[in-house]
Amino acid sequence: MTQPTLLVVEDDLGLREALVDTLMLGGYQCLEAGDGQQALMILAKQQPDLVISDIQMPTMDGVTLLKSIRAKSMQLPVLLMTAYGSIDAAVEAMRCGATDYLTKPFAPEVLLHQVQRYLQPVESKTDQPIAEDPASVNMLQLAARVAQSDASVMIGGPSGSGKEVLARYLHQQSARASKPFVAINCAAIPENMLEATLFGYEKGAFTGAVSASPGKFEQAQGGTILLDEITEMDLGLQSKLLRVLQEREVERIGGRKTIKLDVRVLATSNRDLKQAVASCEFREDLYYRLNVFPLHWLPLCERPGDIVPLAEHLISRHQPEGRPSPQLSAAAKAKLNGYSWPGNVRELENVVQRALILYSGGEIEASDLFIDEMEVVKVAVPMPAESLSDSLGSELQQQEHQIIVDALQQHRGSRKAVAEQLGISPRTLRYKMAKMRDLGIELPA
Ligand SMILES: Nc1ncnc2c1ncn2[C@@H]1O[C@H](COP(=O)(O)OP(=O)(O)OP(=O)(O)O)[C@@H](O)[C@H]1O
Repeated sequence: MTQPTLLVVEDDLGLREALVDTLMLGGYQCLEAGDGQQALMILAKQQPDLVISDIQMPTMDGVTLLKSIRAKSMQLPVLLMTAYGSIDAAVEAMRCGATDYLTKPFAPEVLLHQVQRYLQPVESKTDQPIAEDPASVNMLQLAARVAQSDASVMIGGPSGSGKEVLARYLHQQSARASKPFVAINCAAIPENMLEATLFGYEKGAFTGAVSASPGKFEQAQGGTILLDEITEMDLGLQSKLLRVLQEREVERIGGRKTIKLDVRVLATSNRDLKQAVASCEFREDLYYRLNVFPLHWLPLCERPGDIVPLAEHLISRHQPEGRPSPQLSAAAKAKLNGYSWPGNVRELENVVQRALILYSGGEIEASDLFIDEMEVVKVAVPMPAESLSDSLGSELQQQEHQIIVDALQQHRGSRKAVAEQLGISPRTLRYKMAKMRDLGIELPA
């Protein structure tokens, strides 16, 4: 099977090389361009599976490139990289038809995670969720049976526990496996663009809608849509979503035609949904419609039988092709089993990736597993060593992380009080906290 190919468009050579190295280690092939014009020349001859482009570049910027791509193809996924704090640029990018965006600076794991949403690397295409603990085995057996039906499934579990992996598994095990699987992260899309992204829009429906665009529901026709972090959707949009699910048809914004839908709906949330319903943040009727079949991952520490098998699986996934996968020494296994994994499987994956860089000889030793050290740096809020962006941006981000951690400690974890103190919406706070967890930063409960 050939590896998926990405076109990386970035004028900063150092950053471009770092992006390409990360993506190649992640199992992708890369083409490279220094600006939009070079990218269009490459696109005239070759057909990558995804484009990832900076916005600010000389000669031709990322938004102009995006518009040229969209004029020819609605299907090619385009991820744009926006400067830290530049919400306007992110909104503009989504309006012009970007599939998603990444805010700089970001850590390599965040880049790979984002790309994987739209393009599975070859080695994980046939990935089955690893489940060896009795609790996980039972849950996966149930999932395999639920996959055969068309029921909506609500997947719960803490951040990084494997909800998206389970959603892909449900799709792969279903009769829809050969049709599209479209994932959308409701927390990552700016609030005012989520409706247009989900339902699509006609040309001229709002300022900036330069051409018509199908929504994610239409793109998932015949297949499955995953509404990730569904509880982050505002109440107004929740009622529109409910109507689409009930009537099984969608109308693009500014359009008059209804489009019949044949799409299976999966949703995830790492919040307690019943509590979200009780506090009127989530519509009860939508809850029942989506929760036809609930499936739930336990936190990793409550399914200890999964820890070592997952570590072994992640070792072989991340070991560069052609090199034999190292074994875990007995002491290394004991160290993995003795840790509480607040960041769940994603944290384990970070530890494994670091160990693969550090180990020498045929085995991964306990000393190659940077678990305790990570715990120590978590308190001081680290600047990610792998940060791909300039140091000023990283410094600002680090300060923001520290302010959030301090405020959470001061308010004993009350999200509401922290959001009020910092003058941001609870939704924005949750999004920032999720990003911090992705970077391995432990947050006060
Ligand atoms: N059971 C599993 N088998 C194999 N890989 C797994 C499993 N669970 C998680 N992973 C890996 O761990 C990482 C995190 O998983 P995933 O993105 O599915 O978590 P999530 O619960 O959706 O996270 P979030 O709440 O932050 O969106 C991914 O790289 C995924 O491939």
